[in-house]
Amino acid sequence: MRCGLLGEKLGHSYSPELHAFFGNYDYELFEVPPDQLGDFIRARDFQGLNVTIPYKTTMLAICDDLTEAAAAIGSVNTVVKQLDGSLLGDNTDAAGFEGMVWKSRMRILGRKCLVLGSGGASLSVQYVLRKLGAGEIVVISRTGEDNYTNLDRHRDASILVNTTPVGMYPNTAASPVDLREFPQCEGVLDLIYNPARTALLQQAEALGIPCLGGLYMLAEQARCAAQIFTGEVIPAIRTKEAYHALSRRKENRILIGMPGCGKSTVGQALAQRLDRPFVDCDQELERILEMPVGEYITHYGEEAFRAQETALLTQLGKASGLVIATGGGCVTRPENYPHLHQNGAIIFLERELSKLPKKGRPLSLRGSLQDMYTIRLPMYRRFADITVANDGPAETVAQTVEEAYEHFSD
Ligand SMILES: Nc1ncnc2c1ncn2[C@@H]1O[C@H](COP(=O)(O)OP(=O)(O)O)[C@@H](O)[C@H]1O
Ligand SMILES: O=C(O)C1=C[C@@H](OP(=O)(O)O)[C@@H](O)[C@H](O)C1
Ligand SMILES: [Mg+2]
Repeated sequence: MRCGLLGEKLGHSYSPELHAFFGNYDYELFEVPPDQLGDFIRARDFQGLNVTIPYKTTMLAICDDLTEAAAAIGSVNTVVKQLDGSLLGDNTDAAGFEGMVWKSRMRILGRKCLVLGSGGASLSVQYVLRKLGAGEIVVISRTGEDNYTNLDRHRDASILVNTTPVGMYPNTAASPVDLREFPQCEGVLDLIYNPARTALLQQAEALGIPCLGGLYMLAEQARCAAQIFTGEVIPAIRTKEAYHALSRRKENRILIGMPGCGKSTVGQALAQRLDRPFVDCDQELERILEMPVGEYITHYGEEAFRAQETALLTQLGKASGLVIATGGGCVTRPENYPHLHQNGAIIFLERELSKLPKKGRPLSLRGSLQDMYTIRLPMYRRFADITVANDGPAETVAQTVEEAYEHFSD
């Protein structure tokens, strides 16, 4: 059986991995420009399709038949070729979003909900919010009556749902709104799944507002589509399993800690254990700067080095599935945190100060390590999700890191 994802640009898609988890069929990426969509559909060289930007409403008109849900929502994200070759358009985004709401445990009943964006995904979200009894649903779009210049009309919103691509990889610094404008906000749902924690979600976290990213919705809509493709029941627990497996696979493991505490050594062992790429920030910087980092700091000063380090972390933090050993001082710049946190679990590696080598580390040689530790400890703790002692063989410590991560990841 030949299935796949139809869209205009698909580079970032996690769908092939998800469908491999749910079913035993080929799942390809069909990147089709608008002027070739007609030919692609006429050729009918597929059994099942998922549909993404910008074709969710286009397919509504193209399909020969529509399910009740697809017709009511006005958006098609799943298509099956029927026995006579005709196309049946369905919608599993709504089921996906509903699953995401249950997972988030947010209460929709009677709440004023702000939906950012007015595309195909927004239609599915609105449908579900109506179904769950939202008090009021306001759609914010760039050109509509309610737009980003008059958001102050909706300061009383309780739930915010982002259906726009603002904040999506690779432009991860962007956020569609400033949550401080919504003092009554009690929940933020972002349909974006790459990065796992968008700038919007990170602001929600910082303000103590419950929030959830789009990976769970992606997994649930994929399970529902896989049921339609295969005609078999796939239990809902499989969504949870796929979500956990994929978020663990994608999440970077990022080591922080005092200079010489073993980040590079344990990081390498961890990467080997997880069979994933390892990136050592200091080594990357040495490649970029064309000299040892110690030499760079001695020549150009710590500030210049920190700027180079932040520039690297801005890029590196966007990646997925890596083990990253940072330089010991990256925590001294608070702006490095969102870069590391967006896609990563941050592990603070602790090692007895007397065991830390100082050679080639000008900042360690400058004063006492105890003084540095006193200043930095609160910074390491602020960044850290997990703390692990580096007090055994590197392979054993790497195992302990991964065990701690198992408890930490949800
Ligand atoms: N668990 C460990 N067992 C033995 N030696 C270690 C261990 N962790 C680190 N080391 C040693 O400590 C030194 C500093 O480690 P390194 O990984 O370079 O630290 P960092 O990257 O944090 O600066 C290296 O010589 C390394 O071999
Ligand atoms: O702690 C620090 O300020 C530094 C630590 C070093 O990395 P390691 O932690 O790998 O030694 C390196 O980035 C640079 O010398 C600055
Ligand atoms: Mg190192």
